[in-house]
Amino acid sequence: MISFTMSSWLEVISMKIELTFTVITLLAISFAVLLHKSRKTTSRLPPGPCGLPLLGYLPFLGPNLHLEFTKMAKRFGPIFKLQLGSKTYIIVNSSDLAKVVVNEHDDIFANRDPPVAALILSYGGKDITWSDNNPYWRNMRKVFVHEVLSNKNLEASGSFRRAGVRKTIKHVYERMGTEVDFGGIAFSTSLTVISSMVWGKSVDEEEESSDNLWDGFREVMSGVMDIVGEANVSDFFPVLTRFDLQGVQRKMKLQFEKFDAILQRIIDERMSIKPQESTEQHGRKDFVQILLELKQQNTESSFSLTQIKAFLVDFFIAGTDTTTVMAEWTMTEVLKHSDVMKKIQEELERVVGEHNIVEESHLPKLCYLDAVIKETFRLHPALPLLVVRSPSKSCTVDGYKVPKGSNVYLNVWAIHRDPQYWENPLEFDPNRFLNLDGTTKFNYNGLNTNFLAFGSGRRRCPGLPLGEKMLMYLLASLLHSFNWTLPDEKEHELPDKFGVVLKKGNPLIAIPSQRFARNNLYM
Ligand code: HEM
Repeated sequence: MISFTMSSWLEVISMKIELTFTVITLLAISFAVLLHKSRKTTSRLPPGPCGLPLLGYLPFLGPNLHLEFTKMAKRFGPIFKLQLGSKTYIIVNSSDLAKVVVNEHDDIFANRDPPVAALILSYGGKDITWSDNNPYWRNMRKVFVHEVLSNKNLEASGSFRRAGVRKTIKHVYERMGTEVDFGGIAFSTSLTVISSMVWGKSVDEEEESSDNLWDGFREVMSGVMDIVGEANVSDFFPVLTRFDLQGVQRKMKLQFEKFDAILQRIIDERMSIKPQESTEQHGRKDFVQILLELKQQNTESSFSLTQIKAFLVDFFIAGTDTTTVMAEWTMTEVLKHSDVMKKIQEELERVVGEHNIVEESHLPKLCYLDAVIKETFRLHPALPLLVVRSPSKSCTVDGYKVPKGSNVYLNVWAIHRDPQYWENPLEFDPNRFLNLDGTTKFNYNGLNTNFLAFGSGRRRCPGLPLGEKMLMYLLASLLHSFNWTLPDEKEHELPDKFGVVLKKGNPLIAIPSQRFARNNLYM
């Protein structure tokens, strides 16, 4: 009995030892696997091309970054790394990985790394576009979305958009049969609409009525966009910023001073009017007034004067050029495909009729036009790499380390042309955005990362409701009122020019002609 007990004990002890050994072995293996995995995920940077010491890949990069990056994605895969000067760039080229960045790790990838020129223009990054993901930025965005561009305000400012678009129709009517610069028309309309929404008067009214402060407002606007789009060596080697080797900062400061003087003038004028008078005059509060009221409140969300100006810079810069290029690209595709123009005009006749003018209330029924605009966004996204993001801490994407403070681009150009998500991706086919019942597929909210026209996540474009409305209203009105032809077959070529926004390489010149006999539709 004793011997049985002894042997049982020995057995138990040896089993225990075996078990402990097995557990230790298993733990050691799991630890080794984890260590290997964690090493693999936290220290391995994405693949990418080699470059020169100090300069990295900078000397080999051409000007059309969206095309260069798309070509490199074919070689290095859906995520790759570039060393440009002293900065590390990570380029994300697939919808699946974009989802990881803007859904899974949206909070981490929500900082910015502003170019030097943009910092000058935004009062040192005090605007929405270039602020980091912090309480200051969250407050600005909240005010933008819930106060300035609230549904109520958007509806109430419809009369300004109507006045701006009608003015354009009259302007084009007077130029029928001649060659017109379509982008120029779209830019003037957006600027008129935005300026009247911002402070109750359009730029044209100001130009007609006041001193030379307004002269050149348009030039300042397009000047600053060109400067922000210029490659600046200081952006790749921040230590060189103070030498301003290419004079980019000097040029920007000159334009900025003019811009600032105009904004200060707008604010001074508004402060001299009693708020009630202004509301009575326009039937609603304009944006400057809303911001000034916030300035006077002593709350968490009250605004400083600089903040108001930075806010207005965003409104003008982010709102006009994007709408202009998209109107121009859409019209270019429509002119290239005569069957598409015919279908849009048939829809307009059905929804609007021959004896009416287009109103914003018609827009939700113009599904085919909506599909045409979406297809244009797919092939010619206004911001083909969105706006650069910078992770607030190191993070893992697809098993690779994306270092804290690096510059991350989402290559929307490549995603929108990826055959994995889009059948015959290079073909212009608006029908891909139509359901069988004629309604449109996809929206602009960026939840489906196959289509990122306005970005996605917490940095998504906050001007989306206004941009979408302005673009569709302008195009519907111009296509309802006029037939358009090209003076030159060369216009069918579609080269693009990379910059802050993706412009047409050559401006679209087109000839309008009258569609309806009743002249009062053009007044
Ligand atoms: C067709 C018109 C427009 C297009 C295509 C467009 C597109 C975009 C895109 C792609 C972004 C970057 C999103 C990202 O980084 O994920 C953006 C940001 C922004 N847009 Fe727009 N936009 C348009 C109109 C407007 C308008 C009308 C306004 C203002 C009135 C506006 C204000 C802004 C601002 C302030 C940001 C920066 C947001 C942030 O960083 O938090 N946009 N836009």
